[in-house]
Amino acid sequence: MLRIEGLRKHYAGEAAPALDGVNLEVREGEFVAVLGRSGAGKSTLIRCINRLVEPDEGRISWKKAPITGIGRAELRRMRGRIGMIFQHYDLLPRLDVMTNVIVGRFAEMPLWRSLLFQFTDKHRSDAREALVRVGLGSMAHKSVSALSGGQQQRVAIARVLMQRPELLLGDEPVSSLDPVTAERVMQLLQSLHREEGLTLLLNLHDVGLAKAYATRIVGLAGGSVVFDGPPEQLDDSAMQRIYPPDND
Ligand SMILES: Nc1ncnc2c1ncn2[C@@H]1O[C@H](COP(=O)(O)OP(=O)(O)OP(=O)(O)O)[C@@H](O)[C@H]1O
Repeated sequence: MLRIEGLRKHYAGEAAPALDGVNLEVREGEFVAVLGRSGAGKSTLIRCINRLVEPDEGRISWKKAPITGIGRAELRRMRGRIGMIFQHYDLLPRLDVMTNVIVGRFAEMPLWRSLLFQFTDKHRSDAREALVRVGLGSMAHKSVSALSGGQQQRVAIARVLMQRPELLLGDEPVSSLDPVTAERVMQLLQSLHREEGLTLLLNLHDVGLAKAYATRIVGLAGGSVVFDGPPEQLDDSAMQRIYPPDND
């Protein structure tokens, strides 16, 4: 279980807090979509979970192991268990697909191996398996810069699979993709959820995708949870709370 208690984040110089006391529990095997208007706090929430953003207050734990209040070495170990995918893939464009995927294992490798790109046969065979899993088995030796956006996001997913994460966080993972490609990537994430029991927490802009793929929707507005339930309960009144109109 991912447990978030009393999470607060107030960026310096901002009038209002980005997160204003968020409490959330995500059970293993759930597929949660986080919805909300721009500025609602979705990215801040996702990024606090692996402490890419440092919360001001509150506690976060995964499977009872604390994520907040731990030192660097322990945080590094926790980050190994929690994968993350981003809107802009965050790949190394001048390197080939295979190398980009093996990078997902860097946290477990001795530093000299990663610095020299000295990979073992096991790294290569695991990377090939991850590429087959995401439907890019024939692309291992292509340069990443020669791939489409959807293919690049699938490379990023193969890279995170190399990490063998227990929990996968996504910060708008399909926002840069056209609707058809976005569906394909969501289908891939759904198959990882269904077939491999991966727990997913993604922030999404597209309500249709969230309803079609997630098993649970969390709505944020003004840094607070204003909806939490299955997609079927996302009715007009819930939508109004998640997407309040501008006051001006
Ligand atoms: N690094 C930062 N420094 C200062 N303020 C920030 C920073 N990051 C986010 N904020 C502010 O915190 C609030 C929440 O931002 P956040 O990015 O978490 O929202 P979001 O729901 O993910 O928005 P979007 O959908 O536009 O990405 C916003 O008011 C934003 O301006």
